[in-house]
Amino acid sequence: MTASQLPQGIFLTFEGIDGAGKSSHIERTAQAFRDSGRCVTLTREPGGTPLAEKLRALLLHDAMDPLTEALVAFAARRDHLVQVIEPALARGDVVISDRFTDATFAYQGAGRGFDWDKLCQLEQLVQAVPALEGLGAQHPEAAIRQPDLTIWFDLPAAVAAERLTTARVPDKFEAQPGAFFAAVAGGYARRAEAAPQRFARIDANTSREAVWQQVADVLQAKGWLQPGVLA
Ligand SMILES: Nc1ncnc2c1ncn2[C@@H]1O[C@H](COP(=O)(O)OP(=O)(O)OP(=O)(O)O)[C@@H](O)[C@H]1O
Ligand SMILES: Cc1cn([C@H]2C[C@H](O)[C@@H](COP(=O)(O)O)O2)c(=O)[nH]c1=O
Repeated sequence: MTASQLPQGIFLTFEGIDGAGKSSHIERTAQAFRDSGRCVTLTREPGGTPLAEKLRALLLHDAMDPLTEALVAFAARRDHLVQVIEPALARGDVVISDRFTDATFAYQGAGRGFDWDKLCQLEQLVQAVPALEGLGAQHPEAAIRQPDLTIWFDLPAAVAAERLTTARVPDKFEAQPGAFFAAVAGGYARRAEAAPQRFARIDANTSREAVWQQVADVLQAKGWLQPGVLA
């Protein structure tokens, strides 16, 4: 297959506070794309490369100040972009990432209170990639790599906390109080408001099947998947 015959890559991210219920829907989305004949790169942040997974362990378990947290998250992201996301998009894969930059704005920005504008600067620096060079002059929004679509699982912090009590031993973030997650949820809402064309809000405070129906509707409305593979 020549480069011009390759399908266009799709970059899809899932976001939400801890316990919002993303996991099973990410797997189901990946399977639906595979069933439609697409190659899928399924990945996560922080993580997705050996180096970024080491940084993930530090971010999730070691105490550090908010700037350090932001830098660690963006360092992991840069490696992930260069090593995994950009090559997969260039191959025409559907890249599905469990979290991306919106999480840094939500957790380090809204949750920890780190300066939003400085996060914007780091985003511009880290997500500039050769494949998009030159596009920014006419379309500033196209100057950096951003997801084509972000599926945001919106769930009240109290409901997420209830779901997580029986789920697992908490990491550094999961151990935070409800007020932290209420702030994080506000951070996601702020990001969604700033980029409504990129975000699809899912009401996650309902049954798994009703949540899946919303996800399926979004993917179908994009024209990426047909009802047959979304059942
Ligand atoms: N719609 C739902 N109703 C009730 N419980 C749910 C629902 N969806 C998921 N759960 C349960 O809530 C818990 C958290 O779900 P899950 O691990 O999928 O969330 P997550 O968004 O992937 O969280 P994290 O980002 O922290 O990994 C799990 O125990 C899961 O079984
Ligand atoms: C990308 C990113 C993530 N986080 C936080 C959010 C979660 O609490 C953990 C990741 O755990 P999950 O089980 O994979 O959801 O890390 C963050 O604080 N900053 C980030 O940029």
